[in-house]
Amino acid sequence: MSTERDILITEVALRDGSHAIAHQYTVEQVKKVAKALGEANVPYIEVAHGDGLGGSTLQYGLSRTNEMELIEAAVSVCGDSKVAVLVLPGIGTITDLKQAVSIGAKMARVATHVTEADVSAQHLSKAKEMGLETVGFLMMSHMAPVEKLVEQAKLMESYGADTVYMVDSAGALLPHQVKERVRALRQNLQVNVGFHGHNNLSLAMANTLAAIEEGAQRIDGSIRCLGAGAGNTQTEVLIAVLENMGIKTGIDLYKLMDTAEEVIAPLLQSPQEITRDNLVLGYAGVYSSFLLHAQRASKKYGIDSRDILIELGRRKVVGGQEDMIVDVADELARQRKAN
Ligand SMILES: CC[C@H](O)CC(=O)C(=O)O
Ligand SMILES: [Mn+2]
Repeated sequence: MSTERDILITEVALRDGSHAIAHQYTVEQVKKVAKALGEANVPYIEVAHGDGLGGSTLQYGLSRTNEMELIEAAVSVCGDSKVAVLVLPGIGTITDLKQAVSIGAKMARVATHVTEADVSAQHLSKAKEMGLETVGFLMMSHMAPVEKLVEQAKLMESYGADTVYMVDSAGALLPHQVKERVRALRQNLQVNVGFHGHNNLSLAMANTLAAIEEGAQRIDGSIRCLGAGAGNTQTEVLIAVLENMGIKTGIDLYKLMDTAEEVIAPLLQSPQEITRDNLVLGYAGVYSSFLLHAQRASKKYGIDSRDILIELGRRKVVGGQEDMIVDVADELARQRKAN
């Protein structure tokens, strides 16, 4: 099959999907998935704790297996595919990044809240110095007006990002909003533009196509929707849609479909679908990775998880404020008692 690629796909199930399985990946699972993705000719495979390098903490959730072992395992079997790592300044350090590079990571994706690109300067410039491909990853993009997004993307470009991603972390954006944002990024940046969506409002595919129509060259997907919340744009479905549109990804569709069915589906405790809580993530504009934390707090405090998520959305809580989830549940429980 043709290895020409009009769009470069990054498969994120081994990083974003880690949120959905409470960071319980084993070396054997990662090897199986990465080998199959390599055989399907997926160009980039992201591997790390769900919250990026160094994310294994009480705040974000402890990993079952050290992520460096998972990265090494993926590199050892993924053939020509490149392993990418995500790193959030303030959680993952340059030392973590160096270690990931020493075991074979080839791309660094440096993620910040959409208004905080300035904290990515060191990580991006160091990654560039280390010879990595670099991505600036602007999370929770629905929370900033277009002009702010462009300003922050330009900062990441100036720090050395080869690509800047517009990230719909909450799965809250509508197709016309994605179009507006990607168009503005394409008009104002010299570097590539990428899009990472979540499917909480069933719009990940429509949003991805809107991004591509406006010129996004890099797209994230999660196979069988194995990502936080309702997952991301479903990779194997996206490849089929793009083939029908005449857009080449260089990925073997049959092999990817088989991987989804035979390797990924057995990993899931329940299918990745739009449950009521996932829907509320998109509806209220809440970080998809908050889902399991809110569900745990719901059990502990006896508060409907939807009420917790709606309140988090109202307070505009962002990544790194996971401790607020328990605070909100506790407050709602006290209010209920008092009434
Ligand atoms: C905590 C990092 C986050 O999961 C990154 C990401 O995939 C997103 O913001 O959607
Ligand atoms: Mn994500």
